[in-house]
Amino acid sequence: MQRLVDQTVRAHDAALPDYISRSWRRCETYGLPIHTDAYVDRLGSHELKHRIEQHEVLYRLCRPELETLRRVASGGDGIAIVADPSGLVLDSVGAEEFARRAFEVELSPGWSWNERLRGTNGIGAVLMELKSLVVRGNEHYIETNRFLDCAAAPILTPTGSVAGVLNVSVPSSMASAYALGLVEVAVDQIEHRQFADTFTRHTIIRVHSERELLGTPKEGVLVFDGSKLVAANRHGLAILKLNWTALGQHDFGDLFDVGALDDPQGHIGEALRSANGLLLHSVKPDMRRISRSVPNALPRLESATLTMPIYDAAMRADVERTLRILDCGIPVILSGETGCGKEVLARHLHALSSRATRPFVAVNCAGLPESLIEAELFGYLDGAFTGARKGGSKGSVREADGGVLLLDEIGDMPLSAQARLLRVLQEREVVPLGGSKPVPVDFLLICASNLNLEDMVAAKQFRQDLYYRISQFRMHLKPLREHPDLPDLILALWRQTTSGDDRYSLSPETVNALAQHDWPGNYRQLVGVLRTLFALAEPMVPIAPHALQYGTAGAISSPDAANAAHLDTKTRAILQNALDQHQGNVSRAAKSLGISRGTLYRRLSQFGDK
Ligand SMILES: Nc1ncnc2c1ncn2[C@@H]1O[C@H](COP(=O)(O)OP(=O)(O)OP(=O)(O)O)[C@@H](O)[C@H]1O
Repeated sequence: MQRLVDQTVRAHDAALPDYISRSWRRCETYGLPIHTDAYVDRLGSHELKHRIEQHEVLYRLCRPELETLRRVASGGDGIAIVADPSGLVLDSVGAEEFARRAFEVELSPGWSWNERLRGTNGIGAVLMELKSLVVRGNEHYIETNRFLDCAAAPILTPTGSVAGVLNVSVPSSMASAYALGLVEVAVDQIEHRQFADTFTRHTIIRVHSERELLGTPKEGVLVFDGSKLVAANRHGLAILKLNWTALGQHDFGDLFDVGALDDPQGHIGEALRSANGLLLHSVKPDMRRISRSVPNALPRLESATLTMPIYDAAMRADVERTLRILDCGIPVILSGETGCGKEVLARHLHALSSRATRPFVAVNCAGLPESLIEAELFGYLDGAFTGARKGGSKGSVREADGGVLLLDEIGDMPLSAQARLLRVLQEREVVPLGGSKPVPVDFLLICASNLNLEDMVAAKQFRQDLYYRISQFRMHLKPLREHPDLPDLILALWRQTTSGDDRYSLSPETVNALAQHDWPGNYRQLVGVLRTLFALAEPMVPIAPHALQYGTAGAISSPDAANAAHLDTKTRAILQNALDQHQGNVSRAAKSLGISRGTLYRRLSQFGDK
């Protein structure tokens, strides 16, 4: 066998890429049989599920890309696979006929494609070489795998470790010249999307030497904790001529010429000069603030204040599907009762979309007087109507240009504005009130509604043509009472409320009691109640059901009373009331509430009362 390997390698040597020769030599040392697979066991479904959970982010981020790859890889006759850092296949999608053959060679979830077990193959070789590569038919070490051509690339985390491998396999008779390029583009997308998920509390700077490439997966992404560079994507490092060892080593001031921020045209915050002299375009933080008032300390991103939504697996799959559709430019409509998270989801979709760095503009169509809604949406010229702002207004549609526009409560949009909106969607341009010159616009549209738009169309309260235009894809958000596992969701929301501080906990009885409610105000109401419970919580004392009496009972029965701000006010009123009843005696007030003095002080200072 030894001789056979040597011969085969030698026969190919001239044409063989180095990484294939290296892999064959390694296989030789592993002592793998060349004619047939070594014995490889498949992971049981339970273990596989566990493994997928372990790599949940990778799995989730790869899903949309797998779908796209399946469609494009060799006209659909191929299989796209994602494997974890050990080479275990977590997920695959493929053309049926080919998938059957691929399944026979075990290219499906639960099987490992580690080189030690499978010989030279795309996934295994990527894990050894840590670069994107192609393994063609005969370059596979084991004969049974030689009907495949594989193009694969490593997926790196924002700190440079391997999150997994993306691989496309096609029959080796088919031209696969583009496959590697496609895989690399998909990996760019996946790596780019990781940043939206992971770094909500850091400052992210996005740079590129070409302004047009900002906001695309080709942009350089640099993540700073304070002023320290702590994470990046490969493009970000390449632009600054750094490698992964730079993380944790460099300060913002080492990397950028802070003194050169004031560019003559006044584009402060858009132009950055790297320490190696490159002029870069950048998006996001207010560089003026970094350079002038807080040298070496970067402001936090706005998104730090956003709620990181909590979704179960089924919901996440829906979110991914919706994201794919939206990213293709198709309008999506989010429906669901009040408080079930339509706006939160819209913001999340924006953060995950290819337009994450462009504007997100939300307009509440129910919150505006009918007479103003057109002006608000489509903008107006100076003096367009009495009371118009001097200098005119751009309007929300133009503000959302390049990004995402959310039209909340679209069912409340007056018919005249509906007609105008339809024209904007058809023509992709907007004419401001009082003007005649159309302005081109490009935005992704999300509509949200808790009304039944079909009924409104039937009652002629909503234009049918607009309805068809915006309702090509609908995602329905279930009310909390239909949530399949409310106790789990309550615990997850609790962890979010306490920022994971496990000194504060809900007793199992309290979780049960909360899970019994039907939550007409949905997430908004539940989040509000949890905040109140946290406000009154004692460290190391699990919250008992009787705590639900403190104002939360009212909140539970009345969705209107349940928004967070209202509950904060309510908590404060409870505390104040107790103090008043005990003539300002903190110890007695605390005792009457069943909390310690320290906790009462802490909560009062939280509300700025002490
Ligand atoms: N998936 C989620 N995870 C955690 N919290 C959430 C989630 N969805 C919503 N929330 C909480 O519920 C609140 C209300 O959500 P949101 O404003 O998106 O609801 P909505 O469906 O748009 O309501 P409305 O129809 O009344 O405008 C949010 O501010 C947030 O605190």
